[in-house]
Amino acid sequence: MGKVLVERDEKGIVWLTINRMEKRNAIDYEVMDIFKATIDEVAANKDDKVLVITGAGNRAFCSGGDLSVFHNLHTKDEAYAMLSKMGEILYSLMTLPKPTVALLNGTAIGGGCEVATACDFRLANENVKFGFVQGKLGITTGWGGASMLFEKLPYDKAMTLLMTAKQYSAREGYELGFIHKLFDENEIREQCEAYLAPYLSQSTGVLEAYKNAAIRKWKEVNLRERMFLEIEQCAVLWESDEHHEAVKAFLENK
Ligand SMILES: CC[C@@H](C(=O)O)C(=O)SCCNC(=O)CCNC(=O)[C@H](O)C(C)(C)COP(=O)(O)OP(=O)(O)OC[C@H]1O[C@@H](n2cnc3c(N)ncnc32)[C@H](O)[C@@H]1OP(=O)(O)O
Repeated sequence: MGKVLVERDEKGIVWLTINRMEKRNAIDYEVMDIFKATIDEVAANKDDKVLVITGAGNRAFCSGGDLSVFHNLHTKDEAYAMLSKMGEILYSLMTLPKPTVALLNGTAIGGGCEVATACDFRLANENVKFGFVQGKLGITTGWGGASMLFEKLPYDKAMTLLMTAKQYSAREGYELGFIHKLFDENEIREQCEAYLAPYLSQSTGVLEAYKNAAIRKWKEVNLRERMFLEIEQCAVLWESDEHHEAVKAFLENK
C-alpha cells in the first residue's frame, strides 16, 4: 500500500487518503508529490466533481510535516525550499476550481490544519481535536495557512486559533466556524457522501463557475503573494534554536 491512496467513485468524488498511520499521517516529500499530481488531475478531469482529503485510521487526519524528515533542514533557505513546495500545492488546492473537503477522521495538527484550511469544507468526527500548534514549535504556519485562514474565518477567530497554538475540540471548531459539520464517529465516509449529495447533483460547470467567483476574489487580494511572505517569515523562525530544540524534544520523547 502506498503512502497516499487515491480512489474515484461513480458519483464524481475523488478520495485522497493519507495512508501513514504509523506517523499519524504526516506529510513528507512523496506525499506532497501525490497531492500535487492528484490536484492537477482533478482540475483536468471533467468527471471529477469533488475532492475529499482524509486520513487513514481514526487517530489522525494529518499531523503536519514529517518531523522525522524535516528536522534535517537547518537553515532558512533549506526550510524555505520545503515550505514553499507545500505552500504552492496548498495554493493550488485552495484555488482548485471544484469543491474540496477536508474530512477530519482524526486529529489535525500543525500543517494538517493548513491542509484543512485550504479546503472549502471541513467535516469532522465529533471526537477529534485540531490545532495550529506551530507556535509551540517556535515557528508559524509554514505552508501559507494563516493567510488562507484569514480568508475563511473572521479576523478575531483566526487570530485565536493561530496565536494560542492550542488544541481545540471539534465542537469548539464548529462554534468558531472552522468546522462546518460534525459527524458521529461511525461511518464518517458515508455521512460525508450524504453531505455532498446536493453538490454532486449539480453539473461540473456550475460547481466550477461558483468556485471561480471565489478564486477571482482571492487573486484580487493577492492571496498567493501573502502566502509566500508568510512562508518566508516561517523560514526565518525555522532557523532558530527554539524551533530545533522543540522538534528534538518531540522526537526524543517518543
Ligand atoms: C513542517 C510544516 C509545519 C507547518 O507548516 O505547519 C508543520 O506541520 S510542523 C509539525 C506540526 N506537527 C506536530 O507538531 C505534530 C506532532 N505530533 C503530535 O503532536 C502527536 O503525534 C499527535 C498528532 C497529536 C498524535 O498523538 P498520538 O496519537 O498520541 O501519537 P504519538 O504522538 O504517539 O505518535 C505516534 C507516532 O507518530 C509519530 N509522529 C506523529 N506526528 C508526527 C510528525 N508530524 N512527524 C513525524 N512523526 C510523527 C510519532 O513520532 C510516533 O512515532 P513512534 O514513536 O515511532 O511510534
